[in-house]
Amino acid sequence: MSDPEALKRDAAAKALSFVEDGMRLGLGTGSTAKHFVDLLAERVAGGLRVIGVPTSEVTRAQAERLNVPLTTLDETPELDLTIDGADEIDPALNLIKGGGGALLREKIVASASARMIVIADASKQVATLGRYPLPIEVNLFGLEATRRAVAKVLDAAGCPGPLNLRKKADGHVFVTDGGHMILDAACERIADPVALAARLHAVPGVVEHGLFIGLASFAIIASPGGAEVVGRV
Ligand SMILES: O=C[C@H](O)[C@H](O)[C@H](O)COP(=O)(O)O
Repeated sequence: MSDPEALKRDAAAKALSFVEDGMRLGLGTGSTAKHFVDLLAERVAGGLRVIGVPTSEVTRAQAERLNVPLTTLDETPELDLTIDGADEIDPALNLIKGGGGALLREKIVASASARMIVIADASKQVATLGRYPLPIEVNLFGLEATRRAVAKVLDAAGCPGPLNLRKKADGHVFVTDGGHMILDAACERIADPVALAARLHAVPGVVEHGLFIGLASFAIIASPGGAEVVGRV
């Protein structure tokens, strides 16, 4: 059995080979992206000049601790490359993201980047998205009305549910960096991610959802045989 952390680090290490001096980077969130920021910091300590926009307060704290220079999308609205993890990756490189609750900032940062590399171990590859619960970020105002509207959209898309308000291990409601809540939708199989993405966006109160359609340029998938590029570099 391979160590999952070693696989994530392999994917992160390969992604580092696509980082060039002077690049403006989007820094992802999660356990795989954390390896990337660790490795990036080593290169920065060795003289690599980059500047990064973190996709969460957790990543910001890590990058600050490791002396990776940071900026914001207000100061630096166009980025060269974002490197981030994913919860699921389908053959078209559509993704489910947001398992760590950072989907809103992750999507804004990825959308501001010329390219996005997804880093993951092979367990994240699926034939069809939906086995991983789809995170849907919602405004606190009108939460129950929004939840019902979202449930109708999911029902029409063939998602059996349940649709759960995300809670932390201590039982308190999970609050995102943006101050919103997350509904996790059990879909099992998302037959048409593009259509579902559009319908979720049309619900007032939905701030963002974890379907990342057409944002990933390519993926680096690590398995015990090594880290391989999937898609066109
Ligand atoms: O909100 C969190 C992010 O979308 C993560 O990138 C995603 O959940 C994957 O995280 P991990 O690398 O820990 O599996």
